[in-house]
Amino acid sequence: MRIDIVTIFPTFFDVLDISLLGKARLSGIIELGVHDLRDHTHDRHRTVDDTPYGGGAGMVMKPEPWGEALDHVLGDGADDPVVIFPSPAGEVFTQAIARELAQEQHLVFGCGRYEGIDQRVFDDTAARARVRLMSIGDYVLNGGEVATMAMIEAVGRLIPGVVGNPESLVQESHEDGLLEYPSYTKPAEWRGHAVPPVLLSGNHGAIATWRHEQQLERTRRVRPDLLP
Ligand SMILES: COC(=O)c1ccnc(N)c1
Repeated sequence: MRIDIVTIFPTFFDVLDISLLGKARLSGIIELGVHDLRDHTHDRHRTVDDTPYGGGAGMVMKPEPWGEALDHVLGDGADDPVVIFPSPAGEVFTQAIARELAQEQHLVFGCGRYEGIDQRVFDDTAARARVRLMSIGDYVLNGGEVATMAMIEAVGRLIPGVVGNPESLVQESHEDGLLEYPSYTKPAEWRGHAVPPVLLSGNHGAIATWRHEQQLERTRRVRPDLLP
């Protein structure tokens, strides 16, 4: 998979050189390009924003630099890219969407700042690529970079070969529509807290039953909205 990111803070993504995603890049599973939007400006101040038509507070990101940057990143569009713009006005990003995006050949993330990006950038891009505005939850951030990082991690870890043991991806929160069960490791007793005896029983059927019951109880208590 190829991932491109357009941002005014390219160094924000230096952290993608480490950990699992860093290894995935070294092994060629993931190819990453980070592009500075200001490289697609042509004035002395490298201007990327301006005042909003119709008035109002704040500044809006200008269409020209975005158009040029996305022209560069999308190329001829042969690999059918999906262009994701993180936005509080977007569809809510979920594990199901992460799984969907992990199947794609080419993802492009356009990180907006200020009061957002001129709407014509979305409209112009939608004429030549699949565009999705994506929210990571019902709250506002200062820019799309943090959301992009979260989505890249959620998607990247699902790409075959990125996570060492694919089994570890199966029993996780939201994978089966439920929250994950509580986990324990040694010691069997710690500060007066014992590990649930069933987990020490060696009875795999009873353990599986207990874990599913724990998932249901936790989901009912914390996220009843996830239950059918
Ligand atoms: C500027 O971007 C945001 O504020 C944003 C992006 C994605 N999800 C959100 N909940 C907020």
